[in-house]
Amino acid sequence: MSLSQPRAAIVTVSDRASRGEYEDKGGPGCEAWLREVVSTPLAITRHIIPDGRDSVAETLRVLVAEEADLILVTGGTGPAPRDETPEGVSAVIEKELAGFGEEMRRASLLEVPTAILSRQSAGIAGKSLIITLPGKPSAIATCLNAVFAAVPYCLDLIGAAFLETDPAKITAFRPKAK
Ligand SMILES: Nc1ncnc2c1ncn2[C@@H]1O[C@H](COP(=O)(O)OP(=O)(O)OP(=O)(O)O)[C@@H](O)[C@H]1O
Ligand SMILES: Nc1nc2c(c(=O)[nH]1)N[C@H]1C(S)=C(S)[C@@H](COP(=O)(O)O)O[C@H]1N2
Repeated sequence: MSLSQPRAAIVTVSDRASRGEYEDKGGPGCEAWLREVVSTPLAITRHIIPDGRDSVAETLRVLVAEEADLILVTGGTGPAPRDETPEGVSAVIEKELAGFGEEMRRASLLEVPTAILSRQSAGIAGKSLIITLPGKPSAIATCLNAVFAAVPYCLDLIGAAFLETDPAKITAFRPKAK
């Protein structure tokens, strides 16, 4: 377990938000969600980058080298030509955690049939857990609510920071007491 302050990085992947053509609502949405649910003091950095495999992979490599414990990536998970977030993530992770994507899509399909179009997933790179989310700001809470109970224990298992959550929002599940 890392003893330094837990660190999260939020990466918005959007051609238009990165060019300033619209205000990024996904990054602030992720940050607000984490601040509401995670009770351990968390240092959070935010990044806005254009779509593309290389853009995503290069950003993630830097964040993983800096040992960000949790990396949330929003946008670019769909089927359109510029949607290459999963390809960028695949270039960086050592292990995929496919259950994250399955559960986030299951929860999202209760809201919109087009949730099936998202290739969101999660994976491990070094001591970082990377979770990808759709770009629609409204999808963030749906997806994080669906999977976050397993995130603190996943961070324990990879030697990242110890995180606690506000049980009024989400109860972190740890099968073994630490
Ligand atoms: N970071 C964001 N902030 C605000 N709204 C967003 C964001 N990302 C996506 N959206 C909204 O959700 C819609 C669908 O997202 P999607 O990721 O498919 O966008 P896109 O058409 O690929 O464009 P771009 O990559 O330029 O954001 C967008 O058209 C926009 O209205
Ligand atoms: N919860 C939720 N999931 C969702 C959506 C949504 O509006 N809400 N939009 C879907 C759509 S329309 C697309 S194309 C995919 C991929 O979005 P992205 O390319 O912005 O990542 O996410 C899907 N998942």
